[in-house]
Amino acid sequence: MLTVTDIHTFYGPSQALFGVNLSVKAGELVALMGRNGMGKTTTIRSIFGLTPARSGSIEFESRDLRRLPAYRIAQAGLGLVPEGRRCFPNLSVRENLVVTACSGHWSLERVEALFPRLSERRHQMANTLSGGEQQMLAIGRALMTNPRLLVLDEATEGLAPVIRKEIWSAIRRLKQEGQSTVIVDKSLSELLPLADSCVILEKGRTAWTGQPDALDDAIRDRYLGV
Ligand SMILES: Nc1ncnc2c1ncn2[C@@H]1O[C@H](COP(=O)(O)OP(=O)(O)OP(=O)(O)O)[C@@H](O)[C@H]1O
Repeated sequence: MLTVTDIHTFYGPSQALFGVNLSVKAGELVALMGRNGMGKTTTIRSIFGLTPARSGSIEFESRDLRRLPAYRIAQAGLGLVPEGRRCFPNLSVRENLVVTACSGHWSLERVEALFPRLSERRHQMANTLSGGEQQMLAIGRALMTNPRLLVLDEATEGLAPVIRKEIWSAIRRLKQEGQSTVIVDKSLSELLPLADSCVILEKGRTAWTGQPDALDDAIRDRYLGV
């Protein structure tokens, strides 16, 4: 479904990616891992055309994403929940959900059933939600675009345990429903049981790719420092 091959990405003169490879098959959940600053967010920004890769290739369902501007990449069927959740603060919960919606499996009813808190707060302004509720809203809004590939960057970072639990249980539901997903997240105990494959970045390169059960202590020590 998605094949990223040997991408190199720069912020102005400073190079952040030096050869990232990553692939996602339909229905898979891929864990994108690595210590802080190793290039996970930059990889995601490259895929979405926000910081375009300078070389390499990014193919999504046989289309070359590197040739498309960012807004066309979203239209091509990719949905992003960026780091630091970005909702429209002065729109209500329901307005946030419908404003960028596309028809498909994920309707308002289905998203509100996945996150009952959003249903309870449907008329509340997004900026009055708690951080965790805003994160749910960001995920719900991305789902409402009915992406064939959903990408979550640190969706549970800094949230209360009860909210994290709700978000992980929603992610489990998405996986059961066959949603293809790429996840960056530090809680490996939640992420690894759900992952079909793991991609570990080190210093802007793909350093290791494999199934979660092959991720032994030596690899964890070396690349993840846990
Ligand atoms: N806007 C920017 N301008 C210049 N350099 C940047 C910018 N954003 C990130 N970088 C650099 O690119 C490299 C990769 O950063 P990136 O944010 O992709 O890592 P990450 O693995 O997502 O880390 P984290 O887990 O801390 O979010 C780092 O060296 C970082 O300092």
